[in-house]
Amino acid sequence: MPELAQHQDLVVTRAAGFADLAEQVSARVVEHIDRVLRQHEFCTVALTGGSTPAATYRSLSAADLPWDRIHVLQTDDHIVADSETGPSWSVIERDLLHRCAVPVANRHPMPVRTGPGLASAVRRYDMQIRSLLRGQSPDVVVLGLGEDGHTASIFDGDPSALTADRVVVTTAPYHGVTRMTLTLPTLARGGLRVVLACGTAKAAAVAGLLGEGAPRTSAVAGILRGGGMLFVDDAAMSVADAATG
Ligand SMILES: O=C1O[C@H](COP(=O)(O)O)[C@@H](O)[C@H](O)[C@H]1O
Repeated sequence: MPELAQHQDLVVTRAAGFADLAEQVSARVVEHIDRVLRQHEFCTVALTGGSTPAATYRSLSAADLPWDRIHVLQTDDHIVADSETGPSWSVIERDLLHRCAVPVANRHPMPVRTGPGLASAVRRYDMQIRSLLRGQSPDVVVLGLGEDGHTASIFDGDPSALTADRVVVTTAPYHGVTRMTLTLPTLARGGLRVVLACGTAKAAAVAGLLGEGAPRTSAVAGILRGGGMLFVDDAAMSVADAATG
């Protein structure tokens, strides 16, 4: 059974392991999508890449949802060579889109291919997503947590994603790779905001987020503030547990 706790202004849900956590996250996302679709024509879902959410996406793909009323976009991705697919979009395709019936027109991969057209492609994409969201934020935002505490592609010391003037931007290179990301204000106003952290590699970042260790990036704290949900497994809580005895 998951353990639920209110920590300051975010909700922490804890499970013993990865698979259990994926089921919990998926159930929460489905519940929220159902609620949105009872009131609106369609629901917008922004998904991250990385290894952590893959099981959640597989579980989500088995849900009995009206997929033609769901739009899938990305929280962030890497800029790649001209012929490649962004690694984060590949995860979303492999673990969700190849397993359920989201129409092609409802799939919104970031235009991450490098080249002279990149800047104008990002501006066009920004306008498309802005129009899709009708000036709002995604109904559902699913994020991971980097070992250094970053979320989406919002990194300490890089102000690119802090602007309120854009929905999507490219970032400064991070470990040599330029990223594309939804901006912090866009993510922070999402309907259901979920951050997943599994494994001991994330334990220091989780402790920092929960205020039990050195402060880490404020982006994830800002996104979760006011009722966002942090889903963790026991391993990711090991440093926070040790700090609180
Ligand atoms: O660099 C990134 O990593 C995080 C975490 O990835 P994971 O493989 O450990 O789950 C990811 O959420 C983020 O989008 C990406 O920028």
